[in-house]
Amino acid sequence: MVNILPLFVQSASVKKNGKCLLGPVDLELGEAGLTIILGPNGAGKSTLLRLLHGLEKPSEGRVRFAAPRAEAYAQQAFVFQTPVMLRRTVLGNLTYPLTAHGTKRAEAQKQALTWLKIIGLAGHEHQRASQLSGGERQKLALARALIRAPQLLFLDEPCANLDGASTRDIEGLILKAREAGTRILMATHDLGQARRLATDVLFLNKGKVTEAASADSFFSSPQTSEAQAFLKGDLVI
Ligand SMILES: Nc1ncnc2c1ncn2[C@@H]1O[C@H](COP(=O)(O)OP(=O)(O)OP(=O)(O)O)[C@@H](O)[C@H]1O
Repeated sequence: MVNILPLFVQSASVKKNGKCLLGPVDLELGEAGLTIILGPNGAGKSTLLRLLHGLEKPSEGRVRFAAPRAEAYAQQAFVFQTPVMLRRTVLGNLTYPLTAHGTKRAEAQKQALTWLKIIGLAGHEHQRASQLSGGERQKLALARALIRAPQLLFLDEPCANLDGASTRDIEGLILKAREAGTRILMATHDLGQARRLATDVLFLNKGKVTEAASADSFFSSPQTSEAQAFLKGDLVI
């Protein structure tokens, strides 16, 4: 399997209707770690994740992986704040990414059943995924993203609207994936969660990466007045 990382972002921006939503951004993402993207509402966190995953085209600049495009996108996954369920059973949602990439049905089902146990949904395999609760859907969406062991995983506020127990379960899955070597980029509003999970932080404000630092140095000594205000819970202007 080819390495798709590092990922290089060179002077990339996203513009819509003449308005710059993001950038220009310069970034290099190495092979290991869990980068948390922080910033106030509208700072461009989701736009950055979408740009890196190819859901937005750069208006200027470029996003380049260490592998050809098709290979790079086959080795990554994205989990949205509101999980998108396929109109299938719970089991069908989990087997789909495997069978779509050539895994035999019996093997796909075996792996899917293992994941259902991990996420506490054993026994729900024949239920429609649309009937699951919000927390159960999010766990299923994360398992569906992880089942092919992606090299790179994007998470856009995966615990928004979830209770403490579901958040803890999701964080557990994220940490396991990180330990297994998946490179993770995650946007969150939850500072406690950021402190629990991050190896490093990107702080965005008004579409710009204002700080990029290790988690320790970001949380102990943020360099910009905007990041200092954000961490204190003050309004960032
Ligand atoms: N399709 C679009 N067309 C025009 N403007 C957009 C579009 N999508 C996002 N925006 C704008 O781009 C800016 C960045 O949005 P984005 O969703 O990336 O921010 P965010 O940091 O993820 O915000 P939040 O914390 O509220 O989720 C915002 O001002 C938003 O209104």
